[in-house]
Amino acid sequence: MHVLVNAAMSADGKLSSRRREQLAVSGPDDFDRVDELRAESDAVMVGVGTVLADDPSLTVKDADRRAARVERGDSENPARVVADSRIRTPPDAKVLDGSAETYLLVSEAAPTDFVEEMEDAGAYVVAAGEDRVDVTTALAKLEGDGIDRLLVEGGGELIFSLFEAGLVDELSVFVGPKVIGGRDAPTLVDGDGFVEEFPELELTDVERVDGGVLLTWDV
Ligand SMILES: NC(=O)C1=CN([C@@H]2O[C@H](COP(=O)(O)OP(=O)(O)OC[C@H]3O[C@@H](n4cnc5c(N)ncnc54)[C@H](O)[C@@H]3O)[C@@H](O)[C@H]2O)C=CC1
Ligand SMILES: Nc1nc(O)c(N)c(N[C@@H]2O[C@H](COP(=O)(O)O)[C@@H](O)[C@H]2O)n1
Repeated sequence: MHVLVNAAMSADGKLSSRRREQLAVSGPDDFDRVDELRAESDAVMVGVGTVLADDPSLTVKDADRRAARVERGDSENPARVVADSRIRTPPDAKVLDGSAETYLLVSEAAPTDFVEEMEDAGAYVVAAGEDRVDVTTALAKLEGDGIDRLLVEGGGELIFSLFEAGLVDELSVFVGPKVIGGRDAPTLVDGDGFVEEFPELELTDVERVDGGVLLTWDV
């Protein structure tokens, strides 16, 4: 499986403000680039923190791109994947609206009645890990279902776990022309952070986009 992490951060490295509300860091060209990335992916993944903050749909917005997917034998939209250890995804979340397959990655600690509720809402529930989603096992299960190209959009907690598990192959970051600030605002990579064995990146591309810069790295 190829795992690409893509996100947009302010010039000072924040994904959003301390209010953790959805905030457009990208401009139209970057959002269009992300739409193309989604169209090229088998699945798009976020953490439940992002579902609760943004209520994203994670679908391909451009009709021609959806049509091109169908023409090559894929579903209109990539599958959606939410890491949600104890199931905090609301049943009326857009990721459960039926416009794409949705995987909910949960832990063994997820309450059984919530699991049933999510399955009734049409989600495939995949359990991996005791208290928290074990991303290595969960992604291996997704790969077994034919998901070879995974796009991860955030947020910072999930991105840290994927780096910690050594699962990230590529990182693309749009650095937007904004300063957000705030010690409690989410950054690109949060979690506990690294104190040694920092993941090493190799810069593969730099491009000016929307008054900011798009950086692409191999891990
Ligand atoms: N600017 C951008 O490109 C993006 C911004 N965001 C912003 O990021 C913020 C949300 O980010 P976070 O709070 O970091 O939440 P997150 O989206 O990373 O979700 C973290 C949650 O996922 C669950 N989880 C289950 N298994 C996990 C595992 N193994 N590792 C990590 N988490 C696991 C936990 O409940 C955890 O609290 C929001 O403010 C949202 O607007 C989110 C995505 C992209
Ligand atoms: N690339 C990018 N730039 C930003 O400025 C953003 N705020 C995000 N957020 C991500 O996009 C999701 C919204 O998706 P839908 O439009 O609802 O399909 C959001 O949840 C973040 O993952 N991304």
